[in-house]
Formats: sequence, C-alpha cells, structure tokens
Amino acid sequence: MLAPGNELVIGVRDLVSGFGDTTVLDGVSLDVTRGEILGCVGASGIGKSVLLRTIVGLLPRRSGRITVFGEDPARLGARARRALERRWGVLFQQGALFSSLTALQNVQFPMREHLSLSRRLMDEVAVAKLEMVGLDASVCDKIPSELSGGMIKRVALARALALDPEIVFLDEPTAGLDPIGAAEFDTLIKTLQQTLGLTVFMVTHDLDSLHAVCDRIAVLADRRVITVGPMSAMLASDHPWIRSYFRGVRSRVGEPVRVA
Ligand SMILES: Nc1ncnc2c1ncn2[C@@H]1O[C@H](COP(=O)(O)OP(=O)(O)OP(=O)(O)O)[C@@H](O)[C@H]1O
Repeated sequence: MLAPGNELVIGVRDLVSGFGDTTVLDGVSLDVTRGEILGCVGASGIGKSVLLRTIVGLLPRRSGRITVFGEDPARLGARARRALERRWGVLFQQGALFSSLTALQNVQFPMREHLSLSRRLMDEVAVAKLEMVGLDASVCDKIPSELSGGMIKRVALARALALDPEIVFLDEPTAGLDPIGAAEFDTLIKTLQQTLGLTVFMVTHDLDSLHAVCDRIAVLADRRVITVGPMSAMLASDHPWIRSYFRGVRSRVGEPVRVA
C-alpha cells in the first residue's frame, strides 16, 4: 500500500526473470514513489542488477508486470517506448562509458539518440550537465582512461542526466570510490534529488549511502523482495540476513572490528 499522496512511479508485480534454466527473480513485487530514493540491497549475485536491468527493459522477463509512469514498457510500440525511455537515465556499474569517446561526447550520446540539437547547443548542455555533477570544462576532451574512478562515475551520472530524466537508476554508484569520494557522491545524489525532484532507484552495498540518502530500502533475498522500509525498520528487523547486514560487525551499530 502506498501512503496517500505518494504517486507511484515504478510498479513491479510478481516479476519472474532468469537465464536458461536459472531463475534469478521469482515473484518480485516493489513500488517506487515519486521523489524518493529507494536503495536496493541483497547478497552478491542475488539479482539486484538483473532487477534494475529488467525494469529498464534491457533484460526480458518471463512473467509479471512492470509499469513506469503507469505504462508497461514491454507493451508499448517502438515510438511510445522511446518516449518513455527518455524519462529515465541509467548509471551502470563501473560507469560503462564509451572508451573511445570523450567525456563530452559520452554525455552527448543520449542527446544525439533522442534530440535534434545543434552542435553548439549540445556542447552547452553537456558542459552544463558536467558542471551539475561537479566537473569543470577541463574534463570535456578527456577519454575515460584519462579519468579517475570518481570522475568516471560523475561523467556517467552526467550522461544519465542528459535528457533531464524524472527517474535515475544507479547501479552501485559509490563502488570503488574512497570514503570521501563516496560521501561526496552521496551528497550529490541527495542534492540532485532535492533540486530536480528526481526519483532514484539505487542498487548499492554501501551502508553509508543507505544511511545517508535512502528514504526506503528494499531487501532482495530468496529471489524476491522480502521487505521494504526505512532504515529504522531495517535496524529493528529480526530477519537473520537483514540483521547481519545492517547490524553486523561492519555496520555502524555493530561492534568495532579490532585489528590486532
Ligand atoms: N547476462 C547474464 N547471463 C547469464 N546470467 C546472468 C546474466 N546477468 C546476470 N546473471 C546471473 O544472474 C545472477 C544475478 O546477477 P546480478 O548481477 O543481478 O547480481 P547482483 O545482486 O547485482 O550482484 P552484485 O552485488 O555482486 O553486483 C547471478 O547469478 C549472475 O551470474
């Protein structure tokens, strides 16, 4: 049940998805409401990225229903589907930038696909997107191999924001960043959510991100979402996996790990 006034933006019902003989997701149901940051957690290999990729239509589903802004992408014709896809941006694991394109060209890629802007306007918009994520014009002509891991994440976020989306999907946005870089990225995501009114679906293993930015957390286990709620609900849960994840030795509330 959604709280009154909460507009459903993403709805997943009884989703079944997998590869060959393997079923990865078996009966996943989940709601994401407008303007929230929803964190998706679960053990490594449980299917978080598969869920994200299935929602955005990059992986087929076996059964179940997915709606984004009330429409099921799988039931739309090509034109309507492209129009719907323009309303979201995706930051993939490791950024997934095109290695032979400069930072500016990477950010412009979705614009070339979906918009017909003059080159000058596209340059201006792409520079503005890079500034929005805290990068200055000096990165514009650099290719990904010339950028740090944190810069790659930011360029990938700028690309995800290229079409002024209403939803951003983030797959482990802070993985591989040092703690300061990760905290800066968290702040950036929160600021963008607040200033642009973005809805954020974020797959993460980062407990600090979950504490710092997520309004609700969905826990994936046993091939489905076993619970969804705020951090307070996670900390109060007696489910063994949730307890050891959120209250284990590496959590903020666990005993400090002592190195002899
Ligand atoms: N394209 C694919 N073909 C075959 N199997 C796949 C494919 N993509 C993912 N899988 C399998 O689906 C399962 C879930 O993978 P997924 O990447 O969603 O896990 P995850 O929860 O995101 O893990 P992690 O936290 O380690 O990133 C894994 O067993 C993986 O091997």
